[in-house]
Order: sequence, then structure tokens, then C-alpha cells
Amino acid sequence: MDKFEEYLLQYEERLEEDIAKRVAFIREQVDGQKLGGAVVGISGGIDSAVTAALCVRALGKERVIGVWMPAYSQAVHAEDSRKLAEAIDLNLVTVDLSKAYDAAVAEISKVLELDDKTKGNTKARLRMTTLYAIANQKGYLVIDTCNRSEVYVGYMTKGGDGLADINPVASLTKHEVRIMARQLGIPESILTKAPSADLWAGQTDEQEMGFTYEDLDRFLLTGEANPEAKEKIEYLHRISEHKRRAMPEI
Ligand SMILES: Nc1ncnc2c1ncn2[C@@H]1O[C@H](COP(=O)(O)OP(=O)(O)OC[C@H]2O[C@@H]([n+]3cccc(C(=O)O)c3)[C@H](O)[C@@H]2O)[C@@H](O)[C@H]1O
Ligand SMILES: Nc1ncnc2c1ncn2[C@@H]1O[C@H](COP(=O)(O)OP(=O)(O)OP(=O)(O)O)[C@@H](O)[C@H]1O
Ligand SMILES: [Mg+2]
Repeated sequence: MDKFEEYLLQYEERLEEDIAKRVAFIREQVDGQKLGGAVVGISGGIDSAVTAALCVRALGKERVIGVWMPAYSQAVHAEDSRKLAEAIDLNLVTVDLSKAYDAAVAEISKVLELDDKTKGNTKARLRMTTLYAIANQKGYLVIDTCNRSEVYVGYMTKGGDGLADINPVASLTKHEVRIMARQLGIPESILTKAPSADLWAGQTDEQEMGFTYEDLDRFLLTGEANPEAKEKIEYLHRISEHKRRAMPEI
């Protein structure tokens, strides 16, 4: 067994304790500030599944709203979101953003042409707007789902999925999220699906980043990586520093 595998095995041993710590964190943030509850964007992916499950454990079904927000999203993710809601007893609502997305892109395109990535980021920022509308109206917090691996390389949309009020999974690598997901009873189809932002057809995280989560998490947890992956990881980390910092001000 190598250092990476050993680390993950040790994590499994303290899993229940770690879940309890994160559940207590959510409770403290919401109840401690006398807020009503939590809103989470539900994508059919594993990060939002784990985050929502922690919220339901912390606050109960009545105080958590999961929001599925399709905008030309793949049907498989809609189905996985439904399965998740059933498995963890989540109150799931749908806000269809297709028309808002089309209208925003059409108006902005009168000024300049947008490429697929910029359009995808616009979609993520419309989701943020929706979650804040719900949280604002109900006196809830918007819960961030970005994990440690994504945050390290800035693999999130600034002002989109990268903007929320509290993050109960920020210190977990993707591999730790997967371990936790099994324990929380997340459906198998979500556990085994390739991570994707689903911002455009066929997008997958690993293809876009140019290295695997195994490369990235091995590097984060043990400091080891093949030279090519290490170079890409460090490059993305460097150019995304602004996403992890407060806005420069004078
Ligand atoms: N040095 C600097 N100091 C301060 N601000 C700086 C900056 N450089 C860029 N910026 C600002 O940041 C903007 C670029 O950031 P951003 O808008 O995020 O855009 P960008 O980093 O180009 O794209 C976001 C990436 O995250 C991926 N993503 C998004 C959403 C979810 C997921 C997922 O895993 O599911 C992945 C997406 O596929 C894409 O690769 C620039 O337009 C500029 O406004
Ligand atoms: N169609 C969607 N509806 C609602 N929320 C979404 C949707 N797509 C993305 N999101 C939000 O944006 C977050 C970032 O997406 P990301 O792909 O990193 O996470 P994930 O889908 O939960 O897991 P994975 O990385 O394994 O795909 C999601 O966790 C979710 O909160
Ligand atoms: Mg996803």
C-alpha cells in the first residue's frame, strides 16, 4: 500500500467523527446565527449530494431546500437528482434556467461573441443568483459545494458555484468526498459518474483540467505527483489565486 492509499484508509477510520464535525459546523452556522435553514444547488453530482446530505443531517428535511436548475443539462443528471432526493429525504425543487440563460446570452452577444466556457460560466452565475433569491427570501444560507481539490486549482466559476455563504466540504479532497458519499447513502449512479460541471455538452473535469483527480489528490495529500501533472496543477493553482482571496482594494 502506498502513502496515498494509506491516507485514505486512515480517513475511513475517522469518517464518522468527521461527518459529525461537519454536521455540527452547519448547525452552528445556521442555528448559532439564528438563521432559518440552508439552500443547496443540486446538480446530480457527488459534491452537491454529499453537501446536501450533511445539511439534512444537520437541520432536518424541513429546513433544507435542494434546487435543481437545468439549462440544457443532461437528462441523466435530472434523474440522479431525483434519486438523491429520495435516498436522503431531501426537499428538491426545480428552477428551469433555460429561458433566463438564452435571454442573457442573446443580449450579451449583441455586444460581443461568447465562447462555450464563458457561456457555461454565465450559467453557473445564474444558478448563484437563483440560490441567493431563495436564501434571501427565506432567511437561509447558501451552501458552497466546492471541495479542496477544486478550490486548489480554481476549478469553479468566480461569482458562480464559487460564491456562497458557508462551505462544509472545503477541506475534503475529491477522494474523501467519495468515501463520505458511500457512508451517507448517496445512490450508486452518482458515486460512479465522471465528475462534470455540465456547462457544455461532453465536458468532464479531468479532460478539461488535463490531469486526473487521482493525480491532484495524491499531490494534495502526499506531495507526490508525476512531473507533468505537478506542473499543470501548480500552474492552475497560481493563476487562480484571485479566486481564493478577498478582492484587492485600496
Ligand atoms: N488576476 C486576477 N485578479 C482578479 N481577478 C481576476 C484575475 N484573473 C482573472 N480574474 C477574473 O476572474 C474571471 C475568470 O474566472 P471565471 O469567471 O471563474 O472563469 P474561468 O476561470 O475562466 O473558468 C471557470 C472554470 O471553472 C470550471 N468550472 C466552473 C463551474 C463548475 C465547475 C465544476 O467543477 O463543476 C467547474 C469551468 O469549466 C472553467 O474551466 C475573469 O473574467 C476576471 O474577471
Ligand atoms: N444543473 C444544476 N442544478 C443545480 N445546481 C447545479 C447544477 N449544476 C451545477 N450546480 C451547482 O454547482 C456546483 C458545482 O458543480 P460540480 O460539478 O463541481 O459539483 P457536483 O456536480 O456536485 O459534483 P461533480 O464534480 O462530481 O460533478 C454543484 O455542486 C451544484 O451545487
Ligand atoms: Mg457536476
